[in-house]
Amino acid sequence: MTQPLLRLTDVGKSFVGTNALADISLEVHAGQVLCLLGDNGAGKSTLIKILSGFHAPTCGTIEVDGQPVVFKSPRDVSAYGIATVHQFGGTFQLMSVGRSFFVGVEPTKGWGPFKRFDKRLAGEIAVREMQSLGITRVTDGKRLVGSLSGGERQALAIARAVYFGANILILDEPTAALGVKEATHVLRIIMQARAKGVAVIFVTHNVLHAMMVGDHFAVLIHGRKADDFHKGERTREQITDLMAGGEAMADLEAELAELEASAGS
Ligand SMILES: Nc1ncnc2c1ncn2[C@@H]1O[C@H](COP(=O)(O)OP(=O)(O)OP(=O)(O)O)[C@@H](O)[C@H]1O
Repeated sequence: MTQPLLRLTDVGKSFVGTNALADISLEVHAGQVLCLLGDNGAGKSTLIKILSGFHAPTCGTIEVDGQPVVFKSPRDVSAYGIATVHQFGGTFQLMSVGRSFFVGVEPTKGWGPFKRFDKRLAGEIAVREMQSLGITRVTDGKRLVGSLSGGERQALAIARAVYFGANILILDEPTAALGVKEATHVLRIIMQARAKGVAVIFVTHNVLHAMMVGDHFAVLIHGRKADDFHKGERTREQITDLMAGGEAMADLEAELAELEASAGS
């Protein structure tokens, strides 16, 4: 097997009074999707914050491309080719697609005092990059971001991250707020990013979405890795049961069956 782009070894994070994460070891390879599954409070956000440079881990090591790294800030993280896209895409509703794509790194034309933002070029690049991820309905870079669908907004944010050099892409619940069609769109984009050789960490609590695109899966429970497996090694029911705490689901099913029986009698 090739060297992973990102490797975590025994990473942990404690806050005063809480052990948010403990003993997390994970590997993410180029051109693969690692799904990080977990229920509320499992530690997903804490792990994302560590990988985005917002939190320093309390223990453990992180390696990028085989080299141990210590992230000092979110800017530091992007220098290592890691980008995080949050649920609502981190885009700006009132900006055009082109402007939003290049915010902070605008392409300019002219020279010296005559230098100005090249709107046309920005729009063209943004549209082209979104199209390369399969978003063909956005053809005008002047369109306002606020007029895009949720899935298209995610596509814009993902296209932007990949264009600016991310080869490790962390997607924080990208399908959570979307309808079925939009979520399918985003899942397709994840596959496109994967095909471009990007290592994707897909953070979700949606088992079905994870199973549709994942190569490798890790389930977090109470800050620990409860299971770690490859595509095809678990059924959807097994994963859902694990995430919910198997016994709790069995108890609930028995309770519902009892309720149904008493309602019928
Ligand atoms: N800054 C903090 N200070 C203290 N405790 C924290 C802090 N951040 C997170 N925690 C605790 O760490 C645990 C894991 O939280 P985290 O937000 O990482 O979970 P999560 O899996 O992202 O949940 P959700 O899906 O609900 O966002 C929780 O018990 C939470 O209360």
